[in-house]
Amino acid sequence: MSPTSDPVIGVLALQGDVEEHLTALASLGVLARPVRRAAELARLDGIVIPGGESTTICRLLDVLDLRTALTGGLQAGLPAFGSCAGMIVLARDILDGRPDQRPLGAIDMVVRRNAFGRQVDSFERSVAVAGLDSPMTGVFIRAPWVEEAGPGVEVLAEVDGHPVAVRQGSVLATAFHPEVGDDLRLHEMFLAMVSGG
Ligand SMILES: NC(=O)CC[C@H](N)C(=O)O
Repeated sequence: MSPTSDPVIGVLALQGDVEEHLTALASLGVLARPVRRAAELARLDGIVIPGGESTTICRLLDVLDLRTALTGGLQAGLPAFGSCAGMIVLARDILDGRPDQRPLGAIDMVVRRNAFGRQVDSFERSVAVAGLDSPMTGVFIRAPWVEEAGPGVEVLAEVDGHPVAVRQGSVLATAFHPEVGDDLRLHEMFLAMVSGG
């Protein structure tokens, strides 16, 4: 992205919280568009992988022939932001995933699906995120946590001792859903990363 051009952010639109991310980005004045085909990955400055169902998203990456182009983009340094299922899709490995579920390996981490347990399927928690000047409310819905993070992974937030927000280079992931509600500071953090921050 040249410093003078406005960033264009794609939202992977296979399943899940696509509209919420498009709305969040639009309300920050960013050009955001849904991505359903490999050709739509071209000329993006960043990609968001929404919350939803990671088994479905992983499967559709193959069905719709998006995996190669997306992996290539990520390896070439395309900034990415995954929330909840998106965090799982960005991981190197998945615990409690479907046996055939293949993530993208954009962050050197192992995530555990549905890690907080069935009794607490959904909850909200005040989360202190490194880089934000005050805690934000994290909405957790059948959320994963990071079970293992490699040396290059920066843990930005934890809940009950488990990492729930991480960054590796220009890839950001949260176990909760910053696209729900009107606190868009993590989207702003991602946009700063897209601009080279
Ligand atoms: N809210 C979510 O994105 C839930 C994630 C879901 N449990 C999965 O495994 O993909």
